[in-house]
Amino acid sequence: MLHRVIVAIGRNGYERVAPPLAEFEDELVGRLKSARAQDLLRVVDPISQRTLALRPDITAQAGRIAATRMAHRPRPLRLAYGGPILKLKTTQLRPERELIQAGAELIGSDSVTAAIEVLGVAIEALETAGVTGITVDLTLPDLIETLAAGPMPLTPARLERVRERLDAKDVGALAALDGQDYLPLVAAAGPIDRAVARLRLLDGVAPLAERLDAVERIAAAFAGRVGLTLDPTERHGFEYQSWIGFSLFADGLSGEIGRGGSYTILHADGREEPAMGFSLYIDPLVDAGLGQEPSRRVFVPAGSDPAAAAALRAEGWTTIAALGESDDPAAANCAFILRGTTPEPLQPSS
Ligand SMILES: N[C@@H](Cc1c[nH]c[nH+]1)C(=O)O
Repeated sequence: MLHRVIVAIGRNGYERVAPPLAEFEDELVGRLKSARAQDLLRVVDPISQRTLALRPDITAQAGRIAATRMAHRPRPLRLAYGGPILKLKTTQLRPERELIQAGAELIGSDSVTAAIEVLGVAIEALETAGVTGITVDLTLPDLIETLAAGPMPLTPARLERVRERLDAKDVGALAALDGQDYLPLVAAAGPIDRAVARLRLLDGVAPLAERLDAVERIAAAFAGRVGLTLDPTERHGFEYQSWIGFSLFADGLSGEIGRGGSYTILHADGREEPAMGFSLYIDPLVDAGLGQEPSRRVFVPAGSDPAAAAALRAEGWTTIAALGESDDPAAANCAFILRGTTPEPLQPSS
């Protein structure tokens, strides 16, 4: 499944990188603007005495590679990745601490066109994996900060409290906090056309109007192919994403199956570089039994011609050789048996 997803991403021109599972902590954190210090699984490396951390996310590692080893490469730079990550805290829906993440990062742009490319690749990779009934929930992760610094002013202390109440979708407390201006943003959340129409009623809020134009372009690119919603204040899980964020869901799969958005990579010389990307969470897809291909396992009885088995492997079969007369094809989970040079279907024993 991971392989299939990575191949689908790669076909869109994303080059695979394979950063290590553990990195020195100082190299793993601080790469992405606005990323908060995370709870990381850490160990002390007995050789260097430096702290190693296990990655909770591969995006920051892709950012490091883009800013160091690939700093000289022309932009846009397209990177793909896949592998395990380790979370310190789990959720009820996903109690496992080790998860498999696969994704893509488009480095050098965070434009609307970049957002459409990245979302398109994510959707295509999910479709290739057999996922149907996909829904994309769009969000505007830095909208509140942007409005608070401009047309809907809030002091830093009040901003903090308004943020908390917005995260809790606590409408009563928001009103009590003098955060009434922000109430329509909460109320607008829902199917994309309706949400945009409601938000358009907030006149004269320039940064909002600009983002709604962008949201409409993104929605138009995927209308009819996936379900689309907008929740302009949703921020859960969007730590470092900037103007746009998205979560991916699908029929029959529990919880979020992917997430992404725009963000900023910090270079060592202080330069900032825009980027856009997504990560898919592979475990729910595997749990749902998606992407299973018809079995091409063939049992090779003792004494068969090794060249016949080799020819089948060259055609994409998996061969399981009997070590002796007593080996059982069913125990080897084979649906076929080699007779002469051809695989013949085995009747499942009833
Ligand atoms: N890595 C992020 C999603 C993302 C990829 N690129 C940008 N954002 C996550 O898993 O939450």
